[in-house]
Amino acid sequence: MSSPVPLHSLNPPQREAIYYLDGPLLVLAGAGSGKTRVITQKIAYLIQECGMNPANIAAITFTNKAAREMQERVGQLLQGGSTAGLTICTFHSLGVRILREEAKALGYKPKFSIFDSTDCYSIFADLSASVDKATIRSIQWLVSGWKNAMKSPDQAAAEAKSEIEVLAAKAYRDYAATLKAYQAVDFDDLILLPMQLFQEHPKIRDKWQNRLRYLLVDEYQDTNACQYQLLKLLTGPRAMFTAVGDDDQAIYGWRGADVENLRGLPRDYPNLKLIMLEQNYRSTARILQAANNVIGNNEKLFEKKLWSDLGHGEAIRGTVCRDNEHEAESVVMKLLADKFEKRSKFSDYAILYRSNHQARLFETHLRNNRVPYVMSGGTSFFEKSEIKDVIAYLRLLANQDDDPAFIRAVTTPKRGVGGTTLEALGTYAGERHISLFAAAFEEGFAQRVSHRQLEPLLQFCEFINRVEQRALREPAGEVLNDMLTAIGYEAWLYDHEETRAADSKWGNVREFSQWLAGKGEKDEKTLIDLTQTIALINMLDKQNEDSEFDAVQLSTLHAAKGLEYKNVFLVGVEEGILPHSSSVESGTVEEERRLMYVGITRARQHLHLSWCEKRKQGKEMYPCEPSRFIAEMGNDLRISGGKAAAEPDKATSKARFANLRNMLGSGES
Ligand SMILES: Nc1ncnc2c1ncn2[C@@H]1O[C@H](COP(=O)(O)OP(=O)(O)OP(=O)(O)O)[C@@H](O)[C@H]1O
Ligand SMILES: [Mg+2]
Repeated sequence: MSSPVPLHSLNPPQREAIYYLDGPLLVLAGAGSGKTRVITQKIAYLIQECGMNPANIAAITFTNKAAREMQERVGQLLQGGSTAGLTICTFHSLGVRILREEAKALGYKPKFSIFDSTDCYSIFADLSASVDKATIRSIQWLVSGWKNAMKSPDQAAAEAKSEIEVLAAKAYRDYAATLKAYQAVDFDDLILLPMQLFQEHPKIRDKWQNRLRYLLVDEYQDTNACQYQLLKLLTGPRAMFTAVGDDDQAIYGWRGADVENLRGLPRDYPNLKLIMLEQNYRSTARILQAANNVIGNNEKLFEKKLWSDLGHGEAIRGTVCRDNEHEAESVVMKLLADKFEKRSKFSDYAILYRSNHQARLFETHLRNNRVPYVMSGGTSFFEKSEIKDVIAYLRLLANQDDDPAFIRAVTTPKRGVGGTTLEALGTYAGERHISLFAAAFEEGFAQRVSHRQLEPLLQFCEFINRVEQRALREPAGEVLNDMLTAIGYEAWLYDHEETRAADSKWGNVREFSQWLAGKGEKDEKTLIDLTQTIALINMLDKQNEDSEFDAVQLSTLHAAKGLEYKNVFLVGVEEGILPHSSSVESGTVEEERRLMYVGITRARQHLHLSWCEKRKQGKEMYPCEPSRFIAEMGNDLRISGGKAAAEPDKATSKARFANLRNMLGSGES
């Protein structure tokens, strides 16, 4: 064994995982046991001690944020040593890289567009004109599921049984053709296409296998079937990889992730080495015990132990709130009092919730109390209409075949190109199987419209061509600002919106362009290069990237995966929310329990839960019950507040809440 990397303390199984290079390795361990640390240190070990070229190593993380953090950590470990060429990114970013380089083999341009789910929804809506919105969403969902399960339109059609499946299978084929015509891919394609590429082009596969000679995968439990195939094809017969994961934290089943991939590994790789880690370095014993108690109610895939020697720690607190307004107020007050008392930083606190819509009240109270916060996993900055307007221009600069971007850009702001002209253009382009942009320049189209109609259209296209030429060479920020001035976007906003709304929208556009300018400078990227990067930010960690100032973190439980905070407020711990009502109906409460486990194990020192007696939804107030998971945490919970403390709800099932009542009796009310 070679000498340890000069790294911080590591326990023996962690070390073993880092030094093991004889074949495929799976590290299976509970939350906070240092799985991610193993990956980071193994990268440093491979570069520093084994002399591997960083360009031959790829680490795959679950979010862009995690990738950035890992990149920084590796940089620190190598103390200035070079990491040039090292790949640390998400599966989707890796997919973009592969596709960009190999686009030709798939019949794509390297500057293909990446459509988000709203763009894709519009395609499905066009394809299924007489169908209601809910059905269109179901179709979109089914098609995405087929893609993740690697089913072709033909297979989907052959297997479709219900009416909606038949409808979706039909839409799937046209949808795929439409995307191709736009030179666009959706998020699922970012995995599916590279996978197919490697299956169909052994030479290209060999090239990538030789390039990425060692692979490390974090959060392995949440890979889907297609990602698993891609991984298999990338690592090839040498199977040099380290995957780390925790079956108890599998929380993306609803999106097609499959814990079976954990079970599949030993089957597909008979020489797979398995290492378990048992010491948790994150949380106090109390927090860990509560987490273990909860997850103990799930059926086990693998038997795991997890302990902590960080001391017993502070009591876990629970607050029963009158309603959701009171909950937000009480959490923010408690947070401020605690911060004041302990002189901690805002960034020591996280408020975690099951669903995005829960965030709004907390935002309001944080804002009213001038508490800085950042939000992740929420409605994205990048999904705001004004940002999507600007992004449409960027997409069009990068890929002139992107018809949806063309239509949005040419009509926002309006520039004299009317609906009739666009319709004629669409018809002509459809007949000729070319993009709208290309059609505009064709003689055949010119003959179908008047000069008055053609002129503004050509001016627009030539404008895009001119900006594109600049965008290929000049700094991103300058080109973007000049373009915004040229299209008169600010004035258009103020013409179309009330002043306050326009102020806010223009503020967002400026923030976006400054961020892009900074990113262009830092990464030495042109506006065109940045366009695909922006599409990816849309995915999971939708928050503004450069928000590393001292702020409270607001996050969904899903987006908090892998992260840790000194103090965690887990809010809305109610039946119907966590577990979510849909999962209770569909019998997938185990996944919700894992989500609860993820939530509890984000806390290092202090965990605070809250739930409401009533909750306002729309104009109505509804009664609420505490989540079953609270009772499952065990007796070590100090609960305060609420009428429920004195007289538990009669409707509450006796067995389920017997435990809870005990606690309420002993709690301080
Ligand atoms: N051997 C060790 N000694 C001291 N601290 C450690 C050790 N291993 C890990 N840690 C610390 O414990 C915390 C949890 O580690 P890490 O995030 O790698 O765990 P994880 O298993 O990836 O957790 P999760 O399942 O939540 O992703 C981190 O703060 C990490 O720096
Ligand atoms: Mg981790």
